[in-house]
Amino acid sequence: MPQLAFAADFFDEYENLEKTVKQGVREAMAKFQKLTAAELTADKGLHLEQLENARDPRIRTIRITQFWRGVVLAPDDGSGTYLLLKVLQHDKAIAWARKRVISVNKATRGLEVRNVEAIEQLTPVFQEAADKAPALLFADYSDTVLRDLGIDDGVLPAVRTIIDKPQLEAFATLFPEDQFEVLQYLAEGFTPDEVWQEVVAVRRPADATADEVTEDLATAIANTPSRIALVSGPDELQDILTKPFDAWRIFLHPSQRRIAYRPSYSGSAQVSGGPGTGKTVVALHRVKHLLDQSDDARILLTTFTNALADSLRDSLARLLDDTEALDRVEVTTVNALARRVVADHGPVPNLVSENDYRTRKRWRKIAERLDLPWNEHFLDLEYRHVVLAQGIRSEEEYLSASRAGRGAALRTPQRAEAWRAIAEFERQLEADGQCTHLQLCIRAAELLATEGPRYRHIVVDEAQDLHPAQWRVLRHAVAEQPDDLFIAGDPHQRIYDTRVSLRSMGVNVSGRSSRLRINYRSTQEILTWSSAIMTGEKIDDLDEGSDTLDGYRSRLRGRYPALASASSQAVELDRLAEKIRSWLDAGVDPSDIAVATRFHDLGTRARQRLLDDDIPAVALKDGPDASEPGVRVATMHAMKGLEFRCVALIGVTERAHPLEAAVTPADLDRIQHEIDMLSERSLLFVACTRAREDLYISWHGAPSPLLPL
Ligand SMILES: Nc1ncnc2c1ncn2[C@@H]1O[C@H](COP(=O)(O)OP(=O)(O)OP(=O)(O)O)[C@@H](O)[C@H]1O
Repeated sequence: MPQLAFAADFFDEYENLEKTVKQGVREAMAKFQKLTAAELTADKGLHLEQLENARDPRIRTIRITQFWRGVVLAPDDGSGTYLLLKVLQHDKAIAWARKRVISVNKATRGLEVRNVEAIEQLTPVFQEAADKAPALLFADYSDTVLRDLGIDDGVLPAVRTIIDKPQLEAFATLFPEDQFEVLQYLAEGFTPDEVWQEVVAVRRPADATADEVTEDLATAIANTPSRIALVSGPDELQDILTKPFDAWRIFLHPSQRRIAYRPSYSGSAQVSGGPGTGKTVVALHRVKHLLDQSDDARILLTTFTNALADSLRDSLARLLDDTEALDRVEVTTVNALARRVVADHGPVPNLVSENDYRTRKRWRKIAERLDLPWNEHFLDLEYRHVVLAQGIRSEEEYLSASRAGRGAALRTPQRAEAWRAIAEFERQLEADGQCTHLQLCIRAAELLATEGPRYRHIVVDEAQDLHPAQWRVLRHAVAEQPDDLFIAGDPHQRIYDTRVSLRSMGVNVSGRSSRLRINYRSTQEILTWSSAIMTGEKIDDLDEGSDTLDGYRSRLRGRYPALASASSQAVELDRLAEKIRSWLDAGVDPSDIAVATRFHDLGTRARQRLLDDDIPAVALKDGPDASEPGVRVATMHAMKGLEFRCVALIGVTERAHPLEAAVTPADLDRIQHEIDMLSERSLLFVACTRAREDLYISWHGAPSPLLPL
């Protein structure tokens, strides 16, 4: 019986097909599972036919409905695997199929699709320009080097005409996939050795020899799990075609798969990467892998906010079919875990937030009453970044503590004064039956240190903003051993002012850190524009080095972000309503649109403005579930970790970004000033990179100087 496989490209479009076409696909695919090769060819309804003038003789079309056709690669080598490449309207399907050639990459041994006709047409045109160009993009690499990396003779002449990166981009959908990725890495300045590691080594089967390619179609398909899914039985077919399809469940990029499914790490491991590179996806697959390794290991999957924890829980349930395994995973925030640990030992005080206005007021009053030379901002930072970060409990400890990272030096008498404020702050909270989240974390870490670990593995997402007190909870919740902590985070998205060295928390990831570079979420246009917000900034990683966005890119193409300046806030909100209306008219679901603001009150006004126009809108902080209709309105901080097809950022003014109240004055503490300014940039960067297809940014008055205008 023939085998059936689907190309990832097919799934991109499948979700948007009409019901009848989907039904047609299901029926046609079922035949591939029931009939023999001879019966398939003879089947009248399927119409499996060879195309005239097709560049690849193995390409066939099949009838899906009267107007829709599937494009299938039929095996000609006896390997028996049919590959469904596309489903398109009749004429488009024929045109698409005629131009394509499918081949096996010599280096990666994966199956690749190229638009051979377009490559042949473009090459002579580009050649003319190349003859006059002062330099060519790949001139430094010999044919031998390129061939070793899998560039074949059908692609090489075109490669030799490429002058610059935009011209390379013109070949994005035409070149075979692995070869294009090799060229992108080279264009980014990676050495051939590095490209081999990043692109070839992660795909090439371990037993591939240096000999010529001899793979049959079925083997090449099996070598390409990042782009092709093999379907083993009718249940799997039914599952794939009837459930809402999540490509991330099936098609991992080789670099994602290598990290998530590494059999074991000898200690803690870390994955970093820019927004949308699939860190959360990798974390989820790692949980799946760890569950598969044992029948009883308990796992904690943790992230920053309750909303993100809810979404992780949903995604994990979609990834795992096995509810028993799911029961072994606890998905929660670190603060919620700390609360539970403390609650297991007695009553939990009322929790107050560190950056709450009431907490700031408390600090201000203490500073006034003790007649201290510092404001509430300074005291709050001293408390969080020195006292809580190091778990300091006494004046003696504080007087001798390191204040590295704090800009203004304090002599001993000043420290004694600061301690008076800190002791008073803690005394008042206790008297009021209150405690801050971080204080609770310190208490929980102490309890865990005595009672012992609760989990076999911990997987952490959005790790970049965790405070040392939260890291201590995690460190004590799992014993130090192989595969103890798996950490996903992006230092470019640090939007709170915490800095941490994992090593100093007893978490050592050296030699076990990996980076993801391909963005699966946003278009290249959105990425290029958003990344410019961070250009030139030095970003500390989660340990003691620095982090870069080198090689960070997307495969998706689309529109550049739209920027709009308004004469007043009322006009800005009118324009917002028009913009949202245009997205809705284009068929975007309201819940796939987000409006983000720096402040709650502008968000409230924006929501009201939309409601006035009969546009459904809900505040994200009210926790709407996924099925609740309405445009999501949120603060930029609350956008962390989320994504939407269309995102509007409004009120991006000089006064809101950077926000004076959020930035320590440089003369008070220069280091903290720079950290705060960077957090302000990161906040905009995070908000912009939530957009998948369309990003709209507006302001009235002067725009934010952080915008790359
Ligand atoms: N291999 C994949 N195939 C298809 N889609 C993917 C793949 N990996 C990630 N995605 C999709 O890309 C988007 C971003 O993934 P994810 O949220 O895991 O990225 P992230 O690195 O955690 O992002 P951020 O740091 O911005 O929160 C999601 O829609 C996810 O489903």
